[in-house]
Amino acid sequence: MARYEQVQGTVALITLTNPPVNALSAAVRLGITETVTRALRDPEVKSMVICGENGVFCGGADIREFAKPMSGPPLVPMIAAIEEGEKPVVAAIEGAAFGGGLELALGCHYRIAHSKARVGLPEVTLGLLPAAGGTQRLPRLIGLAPALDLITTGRHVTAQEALKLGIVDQVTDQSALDLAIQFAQQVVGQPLLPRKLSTRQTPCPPDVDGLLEETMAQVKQRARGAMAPIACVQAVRAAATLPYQAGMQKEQELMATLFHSSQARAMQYCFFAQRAVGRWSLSSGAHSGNSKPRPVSKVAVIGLGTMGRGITVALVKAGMSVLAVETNKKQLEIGKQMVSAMLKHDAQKRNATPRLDLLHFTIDLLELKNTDLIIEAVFEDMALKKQVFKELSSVCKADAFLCTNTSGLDVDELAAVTKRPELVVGMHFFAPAHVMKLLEVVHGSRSSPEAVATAMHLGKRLGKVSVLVGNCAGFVGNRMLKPYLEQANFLLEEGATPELVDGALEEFGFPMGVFKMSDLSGLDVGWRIRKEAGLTGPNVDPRDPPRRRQGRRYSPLPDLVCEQGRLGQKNGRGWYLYDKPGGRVATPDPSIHKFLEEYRIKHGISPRQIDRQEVVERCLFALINEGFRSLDDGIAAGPEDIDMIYVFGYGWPRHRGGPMFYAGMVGLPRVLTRLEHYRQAHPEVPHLEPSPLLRRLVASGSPPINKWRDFLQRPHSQL
Ligand SMILES: CC(C)(COP(=O)(O)OP(=O)(O)OC[C@H]1O[C@@H](n2cnc3c(N)ncnc32)[C@H](O)[C@@H]1OP(=O)(O)O)[C@@H](O)C(=O)NCCC(=O)NCCSC(=O)CC(=O)CCCCCCCCCCCCC(=O)O
Ligand SMILES: NC(=O)C1=CN([C@@H]2O[C@H](COP(=O)(O)OP(=O)(O)OC[C@H]3O[C@@H](n4cnc5c(N)ncnc54)[C@H](O)[C@@H]3O)[C@@H](O)[C@H]2O)C=CC1
Repeated sequence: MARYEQVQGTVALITLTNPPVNALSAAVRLGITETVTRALRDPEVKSMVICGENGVFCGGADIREFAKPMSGPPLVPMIAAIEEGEKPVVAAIEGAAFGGGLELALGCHYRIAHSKARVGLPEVTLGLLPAAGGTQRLPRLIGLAPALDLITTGRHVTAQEALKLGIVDQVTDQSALDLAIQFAQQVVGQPLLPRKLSTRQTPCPPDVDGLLEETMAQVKQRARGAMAPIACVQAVRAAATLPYQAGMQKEQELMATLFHSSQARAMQYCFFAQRAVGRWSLSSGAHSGNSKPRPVSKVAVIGLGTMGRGITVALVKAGMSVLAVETNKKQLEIGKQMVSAMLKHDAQKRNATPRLDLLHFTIDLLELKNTDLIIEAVFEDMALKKQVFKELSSVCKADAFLCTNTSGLDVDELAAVTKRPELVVGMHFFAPAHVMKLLEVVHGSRSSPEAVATAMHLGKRLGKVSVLVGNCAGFVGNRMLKPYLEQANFLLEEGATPELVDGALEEFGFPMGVFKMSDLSGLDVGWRIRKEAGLTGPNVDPRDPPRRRQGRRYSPLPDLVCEQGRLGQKNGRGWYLYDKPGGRVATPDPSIHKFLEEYRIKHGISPRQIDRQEVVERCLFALINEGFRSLDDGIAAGPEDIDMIYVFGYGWPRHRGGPMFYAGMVGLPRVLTRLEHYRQAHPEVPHLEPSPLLRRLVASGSPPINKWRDFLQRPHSQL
C-alpha cells in the first residue's frame, strides 16, 4: 500500500497507493513505516519524496477503521520517524492533503504543492481533533492565531493560501512531484534541525491568554454543544504553553475523550451519509450508476421573489447562463437590482468579479425557447403554477426539463398539465437558496430517470447536497416539520412560553428555536398555507370548535398572532419583539405572554409547569415519528436521506447525526415508550401515535440504523 522506487539515483520515492483518496489505512501505515525505514537505512538514498497515487496526496486517516479495533502501526510514531530521520523528506502534495494526510506532510521537512491542491485539518468536522501531531506542529509552523482558525473550523485551504500562511514551501502549476524530486536533490546537506517542526517554538502574539480566551468564547458559541471544537482549542493552547512532548500528551488525552464519543460517531455517520445520498435508485431499476444526466447550459428561473433570486445567484455562481423571468417590468427591475446586488456582495467577499454577464432578464416567456432547464419559483398557488407550467410546456423546446421549487404541492398534478410529464421534477431549494446546502429533488410518478439524474447533477454543480425524495404533501422535510410545529404550539397552550420552547431546542443544538425560525420565515407564510388547507380563514368548517380542525386537535395560536399584524422579523413583531423591522435581535415580548394567559383563560386551560425535556421529546419525537412514516411510505429512500435533509436544510446539529440517527442513539424502545406516553396524555393528537415501522423495529430488537431498510413495509421505496 506504499510503493518504493529509487529515482534520479539518490531519491527514494514513496507513493501511497490506496484509491480513491489514499487514506491512511493500517496497510498504508505499514507500507510507509517499512519504506521509510528502508530509505533511511540505504546508504545510496540521500533524500526522500512522499506522494500519493492518482493525483491525490492523502485524504487522512481511514475513517472506516475508527469503528474497528485498532491495528497496524500508529500514526504518531510513524510521523515522528520521518521527522527525526537524518535524511530530508519532501511531501509532494497534489489534489488534497487532509487530516492525517496533512499531519504526515507536516512531519516531512519540506512541502511542495500543486496550485490546484487543497490542504486542511478537518477532523473537527468528524467530532475529533488532529491527533497525529497536527495540533502541535501546525501552530509551530504558522503561528497560534492562524492554527486556531484552521483547526477549530476544519476549513480547507487553497495552495495559494497555504503558501501565504507558510504551510507549504512552494506552489507549482507544473508537476508537484517532479518539482519535489528536484527539490529533494537540492536540499541534501542543508541543516535539517530548523525544518523539524517539533523543535520550534509556537509564534504567539503578546497577549496569548487573551487570544485563547477570545477564541474559546467564539468557538463555544459556534459549537452549539459540540465538544470537538472546544477540545481543539485546548490542544492548540498546549502548543503555545507546553513543551512539544507535553503538548503531544495533551493532544492524545483530549483525543481519547472524543474518539469513542457519540458525537464523533454521529459526525462520521454524517460524512458517509452525505456521500451515500448521492447514490440514488428508483423502483424501476434506474439508478445513479446507469442514468446519465443531460448537459445543461442555459437555465431559466421564473419568479424573482425570495427563492428565485437566491436560485439565480446560485446558478450564476456556478458559471451558468440564466434567463430570469418576472410578471411585469416593475417586478423585473426590483428582481434585477436585488440579484445584481447579491452577486456583487458575494464577489466582493471573495475578491472576485461578479459574473453579471451571465444574467439576462425578461418578461416575455417566448424568450425561453432555447433554454435547457426551467426552475419555476412563483407564489405557492396551485392554480398559478399550473398556468405557468401549461405556458412553459408550449413555449419551451420539446426536451427542456421543467422543474418546480414548490415547498409541498403535488408535482404529479403539475406534470399532468404539460405535454412532457416525464421531464417534470421538483427542485426544492431552501432559503436563502444561494447559501443553504440542501436540495430536495422530487421524483414524480412519471419523472424519467434522465430528469432525476439531471436535477441531481445540477444540484451537485451548485455545490448542494441533493437528496432524492418522493412526491407527497411537504415531501420529506416539510412533512416532518408539521408535527414539530404542532407540538410547539400545543406546548404554548399548555403553559410554555416561546422562550422556553426555543431555549430547549437551542440547547439541543438548533441554531434557532421553532418560534424564532417562524419569525424569520414570516408568520404570514404559514398562515397562507393553513388558509389554503382550510385550517384558518373562511373555509374553516363552522361546526369545528375553536381548538379542533378536521377531526383533530388544532392550535389557532399562530393564526391569531399573525392576524394581530405580527408578521415576525419583517415588521419587527412576531413571537418576539425585534430591535427594528427587519432586525434580528429578538427579545421576549410581555404582550405575547399576556396574550397567551388570556387565551388560556378564554379556553379554560390551566397552565402547567413544562420542562425542557418535555419540549425536546414532544417536538423531536413527533418529528422523528413522521420520519419513520415517510420511510415506511417509501417517500424517503433511507434514514440517511432524512438525516441529511435535516442536517443541511433545517439546522439539525451535525453532532447529533440527524433525527433518525438520533433516535437510534437515544434508543428506539425509549422513543417508542415516550411517544406512547404522550399519545396517552394527548389522545386527540394522531401524530403522536407511534408509527408501525418504529413498533416493528422495536419488536425486532432495535436493529442498527443500517439495517432499517430490511424492515420497510415496501421492500423498495416508492421512488
Ligand atoms: C479527500 C476528499 C476531499 C475527496 O473528495 P472527492 O473527490 O469529492 O471524493 P469523495 O466522494 O469525498 O470520496 C471518495 C470516496 O472515498 C471515501 N473517503 C474519503 N476520505 C476518506 C477517509 N479519510 N477515510 C475513508 N474513506 C474516505 C469517501 O467516503 C468516498 O467513498 P464512498 O463513501 O463509498 O462514496 C474527501 O473525500 C474528503 O474530504 N475526505 C475526508 C477528509 C478528512 O476528513 N480527513 C480526516 C480524516 S480523520 C484523520 O485524519 C484523523 C487524524 O489525523 C488523527 C488520527 C490519529 C488517530 C489516533 C487515534 C487515537 C485514538 C486514541 C483514543 C483511543 C482511546 C481508547 O481506545 O482507549
Ligand atoms: N420562501 C421560502 O422560504 C421558500 C419558498 N419555497 C417555494 O418557492 C416558491 C416561491 O416562493 P417565494 O420566493 O418565497 O415567493 P415570493 O412571494 O417571494 O416570490 C414569488 C415571485 O414570483 C413572481 N411571479 C408570480 N407569478 C409569476 C409569473 N406568472 N411569472 C413570473 N413571475 C411570477 C412574483 O412577482 C414574485 O416576485 C413557492 O412555491 C414557495 O413555496 C420553497 C422553499 C422555501
